[in-house]
Amino acid sequence: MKTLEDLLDAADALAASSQETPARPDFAIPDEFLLAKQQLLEQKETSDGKGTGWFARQDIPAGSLLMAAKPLAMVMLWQEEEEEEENEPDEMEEEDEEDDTSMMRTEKSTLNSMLVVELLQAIQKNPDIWNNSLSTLYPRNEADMANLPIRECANPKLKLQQETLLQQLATAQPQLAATSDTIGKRLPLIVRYNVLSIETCPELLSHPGPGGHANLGGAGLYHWPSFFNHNSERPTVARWAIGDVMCFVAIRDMEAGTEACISYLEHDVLCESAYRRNLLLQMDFQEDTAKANNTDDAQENDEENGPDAPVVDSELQNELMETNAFERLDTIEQLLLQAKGMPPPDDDENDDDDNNNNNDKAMVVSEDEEEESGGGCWFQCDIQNLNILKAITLDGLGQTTKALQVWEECVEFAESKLPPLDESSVVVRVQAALCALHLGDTKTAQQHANKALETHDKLFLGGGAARLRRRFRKDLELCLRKPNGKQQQQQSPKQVADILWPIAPGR
Ligand SMILES: C[S@@+](CC[C@H](N)C(=O)[O-])C[C@H]1O[C@@H](n2cnc3c(N)ncnc32)[C@H](O)[C@@H]1O
Repeated sequence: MKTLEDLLDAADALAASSQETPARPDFAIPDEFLLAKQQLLEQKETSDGKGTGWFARQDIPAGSLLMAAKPLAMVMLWQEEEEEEENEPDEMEEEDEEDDTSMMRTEKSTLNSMLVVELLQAIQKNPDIWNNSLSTLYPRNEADMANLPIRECANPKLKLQQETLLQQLATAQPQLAATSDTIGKRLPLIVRYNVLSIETCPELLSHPGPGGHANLGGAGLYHWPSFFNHNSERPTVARWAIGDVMCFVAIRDMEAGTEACISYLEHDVLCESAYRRNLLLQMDFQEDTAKANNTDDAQENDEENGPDAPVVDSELQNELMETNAFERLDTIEQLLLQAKGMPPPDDDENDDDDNNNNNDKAMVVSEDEEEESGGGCWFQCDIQNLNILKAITLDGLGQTTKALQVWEECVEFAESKLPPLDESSVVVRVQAALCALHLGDTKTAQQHANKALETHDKLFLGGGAARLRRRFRKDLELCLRKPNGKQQQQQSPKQVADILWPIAPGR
């Protein structure tokens, strides 16, 4: 592999190879990334009790590639789903009554337990994986382990597999015989506190539904990236993956000596209160609890009554996208009210509504979400995700002026509430540009297109318009917008792209 584009081609081929269950990606790191200067960070002990972390060796400009890495082990989401189907997770959860005072906990994450199995198999083949990589990760010693409950696998089949592999390890690798007990205790904790989700970057992010690279998703354990600490107030590093290759890029200028931190939480929940972030952050440390307790009473009530996690997930998005566009728009408006903690429209008004719009809404948010959401405000990213669906729907219905307004609201959220250089701002800018162009407002279209390209270039390591067009190929091909009065005939995706993101001759 030479370039990021080669990596995208490999991801496309793998995602298309099997709709549901593609093989685990095992891509080479492109030469382009290896050639990039990657000696920008050094490992040091932090001064604020976070343990070891990565620090800038020199001044680093935003948009620099800091690290490109492959995992020591990866498990795909479809593998986890298969495992859970076979092992009836409901029964497992019933068994899982924990005593808070005990130093033993069950590991509920099937994915984490599967990763432990994968890693034990890898160590069995090559003990250096333990000696040189895994054993260097947190928790490293008795002091680190002292306050962490031992994690015992909740899935009986995986637990047996782990025990068998540990016994075999003692005989297959005699030099590890003395440490196999330690490995048995530490490895589940190493996985728990260092695991990273892996999602291939987001063509069609703004258009949920089948297609895209969702089936390449999973989680993995990486060696050097495991030393990034968490910062939710001001992360300096963002990460993205294509297949199993993960890249870490500076999203702010960093002065020499400053710590390079990622966020362990999705960027779109970082604008929430510390109370809410703590609910999501299931780690051995908490966000600044002083700040978490510093919310006013009204906000606290609202949040306590509200959901513990974002409600608008990909399942709900897909379900909404399957409904008729007019009904969908109506449902989205109702969900937006609910998300903002406002009362739903008067039921009487809808009592004799033959269109069953309310029934559709009930179908979409009835069961789990309704229960989860209580009555308080949802997460701000729920409103963003509903707005994205609203913009797509308005766009598809030919209400392009309104659609542009909503896309621009989405841009405002992405650029004022999320850390800088967020990929979602590129996605919504691209749609705003396409919408404005369709309306004949070339100036606005070009402004959005230029801003999208500027952010894209920094986050995805250059490549200019050609790279943006490659990554957004499917979004551009969708041709959502029908010809309007101002256009004699539909412009092809290439014609549109040539206007907004022209490629210099010879590239
Ligand atoms: C992925 S490791 C990061 C590297 C780790 N500091 C080390 O020494 O290897 C995650 C662990 O680092 C510590 N950590 C990371 N971010 C932290 C933060 N913001 N506050 C306190 N501890 C943090 C926690 O112990 C966490 O489980």
